[in-house]
Amino acid sequence: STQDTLERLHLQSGPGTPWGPAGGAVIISVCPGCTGALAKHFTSAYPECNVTIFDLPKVACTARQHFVNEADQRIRFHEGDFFKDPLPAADLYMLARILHDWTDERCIELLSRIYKACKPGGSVLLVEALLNEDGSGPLTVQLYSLNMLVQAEGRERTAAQYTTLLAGAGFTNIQHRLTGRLYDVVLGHKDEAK
Ligand SMILES: C[S@@+](CC[C@H](N)C(=O)[O-])C[C@H]1O[C@@H](n2cnc3c(N)ncnc32)[C@H](O)[C@@H]1O
Repeated sequence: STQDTLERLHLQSGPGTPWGPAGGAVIISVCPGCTGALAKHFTSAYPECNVTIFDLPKVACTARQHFVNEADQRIRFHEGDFFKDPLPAADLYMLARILHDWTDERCIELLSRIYKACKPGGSVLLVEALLNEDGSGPLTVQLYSLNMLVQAEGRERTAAQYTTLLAGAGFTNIQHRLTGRLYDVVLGHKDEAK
């Protein structure tokens, strides 16, 4: 699961590594957040973080009612369409299983909007199932890709393909990490000066 992936990253991250928030008042925008499970994980793993869940109004409303405890003051909701509405400013944007729904053109459009909203020195973290560079597997990811083709307009991609999308939106210093689980991660940075 995505949570599983994040737990592994958390264990592997430490001071000076780019995989977890470094400290201070970090605002993470989980974009979109669906049930809010990811947001809950982040607020418990990183006590210094505030998390904004961005999703379509209907989804955000359901998550607010059923999945996120109102008492958690560090989780906020922001309703909107990520292709049309203003995105909240944040230090880190987490897109878990989002880009695989969309074509390359739509991905660059969304990532460019995130790049614009991202604070200088901030990052975007993609959580996706990565294909081998030669497309030869893993079999599960190939089957997911077929599913994306049938159900949405996207596909699963290789780390190099995600790197191209992130670079096309302006992100630099792009790194990926295989977690050994189903979901892997790709991280892109926005320069301090921009
Ligand atoms: C595959 S789910 C992933 C959700 C979550 N990140 C996860 O890993 O469980 C895709 C999410 O994208 C949201 N979504 C789709 N189109 C959107 C749009 N135009 N603006 C905002 N959210 C959108 C859906 O409501 C849904 O929550």
